[in-house]
Amino acid sequence: MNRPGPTRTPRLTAAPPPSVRVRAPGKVNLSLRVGALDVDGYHPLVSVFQAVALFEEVTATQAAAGSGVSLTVDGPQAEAVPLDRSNLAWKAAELLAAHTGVEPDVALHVRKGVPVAGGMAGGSADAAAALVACDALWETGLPRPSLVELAAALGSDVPFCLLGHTAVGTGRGHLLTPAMTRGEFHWVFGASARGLSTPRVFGAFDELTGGTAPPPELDDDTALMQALRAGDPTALGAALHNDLQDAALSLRPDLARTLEIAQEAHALGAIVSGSGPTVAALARSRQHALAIAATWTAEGAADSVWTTTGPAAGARVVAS
Ligand SMILES: C[C@](O)(CO)[C@H](O)COP(=O)(O)OP(=O)(O)OC[C@H]1O[C@@H](n2ccc(N)nc2=O)[C@H](O)[C@@H]1O
Ligand SMILES: Nc1ncnc2c1ncn2[C@@H]1O[C@H](COP(=O)(O)OP(=O)(O)OP(=O)(O)O)[C@@H](O)[C@H]1O
Repeated sequence: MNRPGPTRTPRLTAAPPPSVRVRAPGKVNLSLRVGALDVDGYHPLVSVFQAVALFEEVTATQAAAGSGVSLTVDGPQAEAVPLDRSNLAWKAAELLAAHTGVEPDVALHVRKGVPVAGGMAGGSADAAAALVACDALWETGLPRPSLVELAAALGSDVPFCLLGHTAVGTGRGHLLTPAMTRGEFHWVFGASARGLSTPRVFGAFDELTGGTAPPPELDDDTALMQALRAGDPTALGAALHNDLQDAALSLRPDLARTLEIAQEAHALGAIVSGSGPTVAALARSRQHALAIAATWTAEGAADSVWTTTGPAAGARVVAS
């Protein structure tokens, strides 16, 4: 006998609010050449940036009218990241809204994947990702050059986090020309629990150079550009350069040992990444990168180690 089954009342579920998730990469400066402090408070740079496959993820979800911006953060070192409007992702959402006349009603969620305050542009990647995410969410249709201009207003490294891959930066580091590269490079990063302030490192650079650093020249990176075009990691390792390294070492002398250990582990090259304190080592292969990471860990030379590859793509939508 067929009994009637339980009757089902259709459940009325509200559609989830629109949401866009964007991923943006951290960076290493393969070369960073710094001139003397300019009247605008910035140093002229010539830098060859490479984006690496350590990503920040920003999810922008439409919030109720009038609720403004809100922010949550998770992932490694999330507790070191500000949760107020000083956060670069928050600033990016507000700047885009002000520029396009949209109400900035958005819930931002940041998932950290790049060491914080480590000279790898983690905060800048959040800004780039938030710009792209809110632009897509709000359907502002902003032309790319305007997005790049907003990125530069948020920070010197933000335009590169939008672009990704490998590029030469001039000006404050914000004027970019894509560079030709071949193949994939294996990186290992040794990060510190204690970050370094970027302005402090530039200040130490001014003290060390007495404010007389010559204007930076891309001509000094001919061997590096050739190594990138050839996809030659050995030549690239030999050509890595960072004018801020001595300044970072003056504030964090312990980094000298981290660099030395990488060399002892036969890294193809090792430098302080950007303003530090993260140390970047170029390896021959993934196995070699893991071996350098293991040596750093065994010697207590880094608080965390991250192996990855470069180049990586710039900020892009991964889900909506
Ligand atoms: C060290 C690098 O990461 C190398 O790519 C960047 O130059 C730093 O880029 P960023 O963190 O985006 O820096 P910004 O937010 O633009 O600037 C922070 C501070 O760093 C100093 N700064 C930054 C860039 C530059 N070309 N010259 C500077 O002197 C200034 O004191 C500035 O007030
Ligand atoms: N979204 C963010 N993520 C991390 N830090 C942020 C963010 N927004 C603001 N900050 C502040 O910026 C400081 C620098 O953070 P970030 O991780 O970008 O440093 P960085 O990698 O040294 O930057 P860069 O390489 O661009 O100089 C942090 O100490 C933090 O107080």
